[in-house]
Amino acid sequence: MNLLIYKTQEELQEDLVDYIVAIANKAIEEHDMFNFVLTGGNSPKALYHSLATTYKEKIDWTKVYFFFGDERNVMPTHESYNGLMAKNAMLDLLEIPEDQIFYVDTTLAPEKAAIEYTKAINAHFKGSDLNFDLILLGMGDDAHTASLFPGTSILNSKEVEVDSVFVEKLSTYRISFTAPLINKARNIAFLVFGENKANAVKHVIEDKKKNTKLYPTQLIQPIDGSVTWFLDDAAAALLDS
Ligand SMILES: O=C1O[C@H](COP(=O)(O)O)[C@@H](O)[C@H](O)[C@H]1O
Repeated sequence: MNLLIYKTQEELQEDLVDYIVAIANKAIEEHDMFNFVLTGGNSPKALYHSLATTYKEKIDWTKVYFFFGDERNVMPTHESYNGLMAKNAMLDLLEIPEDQIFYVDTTLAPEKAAIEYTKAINAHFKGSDLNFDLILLGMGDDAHTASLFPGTSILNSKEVEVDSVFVEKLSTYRISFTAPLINKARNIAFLVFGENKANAVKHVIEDKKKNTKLYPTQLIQPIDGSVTWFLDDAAAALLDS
């Protein structure tokens, strides 16, 4: 595990963009495409905007395929739809063609949306190993990542797939990569900042005895790939060293 801690969100973001650019270019050099899984929520907005503006020329975007690690069960036009956030912050600015973006179809029932998304991923990787080049993840202050929320049924999944899950505390369904699917990635990067995340960061990174029901992000342990945490000082404040 690589742990990178920055004084400010701006410094964190600059380094994370450089990291993404390096992985993208290596993937394109090695297998002529970059399969990039995006995180949702609020944290990545500025990062996505920066990739699409200041860093626009650093990647051959015609070779990038975009996926979503989780999605909210709202219509694609809803402000909470993770796909819409990424579209507005990055994908439209880069003029990425629709056939390079794998949105979750939330016009379907959540179970069906998850099945169709799994099928779309399998079809994209057909004939090759299902390894995303980079999965970008956030983490909530309750230690959820993607839509792997504390105490939910999806935490027990052993399947390499996308699943739907009812999140009782939000009274809503989510559609999410399972932990086994995330753990197949070549690279995983966590983008986490702000003091409200400090307690979750401490438990996820330092607990010797894991409690994945309470801290689902502890499930993220790549089989073969790398995991890198990009934290700011506030999120890292409770770490021992
Ligand atoms: O609900 C969600 O929250 C997490 C964390 O979001 P953040 O804005 O606090 O970083 C996010 O990773 C996930 O994709 C999203 O659906």
